[in-house]
Parts: sequence; structure tokens; C-alpha cells
Amino acid sequence: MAGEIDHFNSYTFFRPVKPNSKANVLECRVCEDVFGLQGDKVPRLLYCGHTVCHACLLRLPLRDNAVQCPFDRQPTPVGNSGVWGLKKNFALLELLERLQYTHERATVLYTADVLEKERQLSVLCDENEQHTAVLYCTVCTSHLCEECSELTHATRTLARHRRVPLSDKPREKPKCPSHPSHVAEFTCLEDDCQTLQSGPGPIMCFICKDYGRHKNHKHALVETEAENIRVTVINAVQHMRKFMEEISETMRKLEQVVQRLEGTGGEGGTADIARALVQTYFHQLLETLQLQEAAAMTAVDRYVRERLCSLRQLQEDLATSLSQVAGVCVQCEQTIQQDDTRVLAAAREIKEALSSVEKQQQQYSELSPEQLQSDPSIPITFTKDNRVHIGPKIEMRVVTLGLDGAGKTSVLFKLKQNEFMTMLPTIGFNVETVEYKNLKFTIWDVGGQHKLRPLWKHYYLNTQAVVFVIDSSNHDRLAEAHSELAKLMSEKELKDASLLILANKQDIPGCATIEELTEQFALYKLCCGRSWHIQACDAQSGTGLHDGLDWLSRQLVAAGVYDIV
Ligand SMILES: Nc1nc2c(ncn2[C@@H]2O[C@H](COP(=O)(O)OP(=O)(O)OP(=O)(O)O)[C@@H](O)[C@H]2O)c(=O)[nH]1
Ligand SMILES: [Mg+2]
Repeated sequence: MAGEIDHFNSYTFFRPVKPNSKANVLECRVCEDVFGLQGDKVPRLLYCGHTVCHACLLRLPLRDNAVQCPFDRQPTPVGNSGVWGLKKNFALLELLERLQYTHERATVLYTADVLEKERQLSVLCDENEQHTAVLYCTVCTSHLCEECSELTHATRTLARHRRVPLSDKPREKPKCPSHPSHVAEFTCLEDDCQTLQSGPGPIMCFICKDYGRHKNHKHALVETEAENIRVTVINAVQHMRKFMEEISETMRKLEQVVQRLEGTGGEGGTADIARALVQTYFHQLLETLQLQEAAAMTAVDRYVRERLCSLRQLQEDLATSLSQVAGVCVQCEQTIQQDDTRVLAAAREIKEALSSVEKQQQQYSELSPEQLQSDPSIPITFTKDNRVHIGPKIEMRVVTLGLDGAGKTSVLFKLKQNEFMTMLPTIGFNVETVEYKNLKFTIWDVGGQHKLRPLWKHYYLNTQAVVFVIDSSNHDRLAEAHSELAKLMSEKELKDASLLILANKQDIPGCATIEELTEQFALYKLCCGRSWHIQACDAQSGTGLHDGLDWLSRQLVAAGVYDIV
């Protein structure tokens, strides 16, 4: 013991912490970390008398089962338990404890927060069971409330008793179950000893370790093992706290969402806003539909009025003609009944009357088939924008674009005349009307040569649809076609136009399929937000062209033609 006191007094083995430090602590001279009362930083004694912390000793190399002192290289043999078997520097530990106590006494000022935390441990005061303990006297080994701590430690001697917050209460050192006078410093790591249900269990003193029932067993320091378990448990608790915080945060957010939905937070709930929005939308839709219905009714009334008016006018004209012709007829019949002189005298008058009948006949023959038609039907078509079209055909303005040689003119003439002929490149444009079902397409076919492309923009205005023709057989020019289509898609004037892509020349072997073109042109991305369709076709046989027109008609017409007879 005398030796140990020498060690802790010696300046060589440890030194006080840096002079400017306020803490009364001592450092290991190897790592310069502060010594601790337990754990990794506990001071251990070497045979040469030097003191090194446990963690530094662990890092020292073992030579011939001995550690070499980092200061004088003297060997200190270690047993099976390694550096754990080396004695702690108890004198130094005592000094550390005193320094800590002095420090705490000097600042015996546990804040209200600290004491409140201790109160939550709900330990009864040993002096008065009505009180809740917050301190622990390490000398009296009693749990005390603040008041009883002052009352019971009022004298000068007792005032020096070390009192720490309850949670800092020093842990009791377990006694060896086989040698109760010795501290059980070690725990056996052998499976059999660990799992033993009855008997003294795995903890042991140095006698059990070196000579007794755990001789030659793997073992560890109780303190270290317990500390490891503590660290694991602390980590688990921290982890759980974090998890609890996460759950609480999520619940808080969910509650906020519920409140915002229901509108219990003072403001109108999002559910009510959504309902109001739906109501407004349908209200407006209804109003629009009513207006559109009224406009459609007006269109029908106007059509009927105009048709009736023209029919009645025609009826009147025809009635007048009829009576005039009948008059002339009677006049002629009467004349031929008379004698020759009178017939001669009436010849001039009869000639004039016949000439006026001839004129009327001429006018009658000039009446158009529509004027004369005896068809009372009213063909009605509803357009997609809820207009009503009365009459046989709806008109649609279409522009066909695409690279030179793609087959635009061939497509146009196949549709118009059902003919396929070798075309010359278009310089300027062709325009044709193509009637199909209840639609009348006015198709503008514009030359696709590079130098002509800047002129395309002049055909965009009021175009309801763009037909973009691709030569699917010419793989070398697909990238160029894609680039031109991409430019068209960014044109403001075409933003509402429907897009029909004709994958032409499908009759040529090896041509790109519509799936390949859709992928290569990234059509879903490129045409996002507009009505578009890709149609495989060949202008030579005409396959696919009418399917394309069908798709176009569906872009304009909401329902088929109703012939009201
Ligand atoms: N095999 C085949 N040849 C076609 C088809 N469509 C067009 N062609 C041919 O392709 C060539 C170009 O056709 P055009 O109709 O003149 O091409 P375009 O797009 O009008 O060309 P530009 O007027 O220069 O813009 C012609 O020789 C056509 O005969 C098709 O479906 N199959
Ligand atoms: Mg052409």
C-alpha cells in the first residue's frame, strides 16, 4: 500500500491536468486522457511502479506474455486474463475520488433541473417517507430529499459527507459467491458457466479465477462486461427514444392532416374546399352546357327557319310559274279552236307567252338538286366542343408536313383519287378537299425539302390537325424527321392541333414498325398533353389511310351523324 501511495505521489506516473483546466482531474501520461474511476480509463499499476490507463495498456504489445512499460521498458508479466488481471492503482483511485468529491462540494449546486430529474426516479427519502429522495449520501449510504439532506448533515463533520444525485449513486461491488470476503471482479465467459441455472454462477473473485472452479476458463472483468451491456442497453434506449420521437412526430403530422382535412383548426377544411370546388366546377359546366344547348337550339331553329323560308319561297315561285304556264296553256288551247284569221292575229301574242314559259322552264331546270330535294331529313353532328353541325359535312383544315420524299403528296392523291403515281417533289404546296364520312377535309400538302421548311409556318393558322408523314423505310433519316417533329411540337400556333403521324411506306421490307418509331421518337414524352396518334400506312395500296382519317374525325366529332327524318 505504501508503494501505491508513492506511485500516486510521484509526478513521473501521472500528472495533473493542464494548469488552465478548472477540473480537479488527473491524466494518463500516455494518452493524456483523464483517468476514470472505472471502465477504459481506470489506472492500472505496472511492476516497475508506473501507472497507465487500462485502454493504453490494451494497446501495448505483449512480449513473452508480458507488457513493457511505455516509460522504462520494464516487463510486467500478465496472466491469462491479460491486462485485466493487473492491479488497479487504488491509491490513485482514492485520490481521484477525493478530488471529485472536493470539486463537487465546492459546487454543491445541483440545479433545479437536475434535482427534478432525480425526483422522477420516485425513490422515497430514507428519513421521511413523505419525501422523495433526490440525493444519495455515499458515507451514510442513505437516500435523501434536499431538506433531510441538510437537516441530517448539519454538523461540520457530517457536512463533509459526499452526497451525489441519485442517478450517480456508486454501484455496489458484487461479492464472490464462493468467497464472500472478496470482491467478484471477474465473470466467466465459458458457455457452461454462463448458462448454469443453479450454483454460484459466472461471477468470481481472483481465487476462483486462478485456483478455483474457473481456473483456465476464459473470463472478463465484471466491470467491463457490465459496462459493455450498459452501453448496448443505452444505445438501445437511445434508439427507442429516437423511434418514439419519430412515431410522435408522424402522429403529430397526421393529426395536423386530419385537422386540415376536417377544418377543425379554425380554417376551412380541405374536404370542404374540395367539395366547393367540385360544386363550382359542375355548376359552371352546367351553365356552359346550358349556354351550348341554347346555342345549338338556336342553330337548329335558324336552319329550320331558313329551310322553311326557302321552301316556301320556292313553293310560291313554283305556284306562280304553274299558274302562268296553265294560263298560257288555256290561251293556246282556246286559240287553236278559233278560225284562221284569229289564229294568225294571236300568233304573236302566243309566241310571247310561249317564250315566257320557256324562260320559266329554263329557270326551273336551273334549280339546284338541294333546292329541289324532297328529303325532309336534318343531318345533325355534334362536335367535340359541343357545337351542333347541321348539314351533310363538317369541314376540317389539315396540313401535311414531313421530310421530302416521305410520301405526303402520294398520300394526298391516294385519298383524293385513289391513285398511286410517281410524284415530282412538291415545290410550294398542293391543296385538295377529301370527303370522308361526314367530314370534308381541306388538306394542304406542303413541300418538305430542307429549303422549303421555313415556309411551313405559313400554314399553321387555324389548322385543326397536322398530319406528319414519315418514310418508315428510310432509317438514315429518322433522326432528322424526329428533330423536325420536335420543332413542330413547340410551335405555339399548333398547340391545340391534333397530331396524326403516318408511318408511311410500310410495304417496304425492313421498315420501322410503329412500336419502334414510338420508342425512337419518344412520342409519349414529345406529344404529352395533346391528342396524338401514330398510324401505320402505305400510300401505294392505301392501307391505313382511312384509319387515320377515322381517328382525325373522332378528334372533331363527339357523336356520329344523326339523320332526323
Ligand atoms: N413503296 C412506297 N413508295 C412510296 C409510298 N409513298 C410514297 N412513295 C414514293 O416515295 C417517293 C416520294 O413521294 P412523294 O409523295 O413525292 O413525297 P413527298 O413527301 O410529297 O415529298 P416532297 O414533295 O418533296 O416533300 C415517290 O417516289 C413515291 O412513289 C409508299 O407508301 N410506298
Ligand atoms: Mg410532295
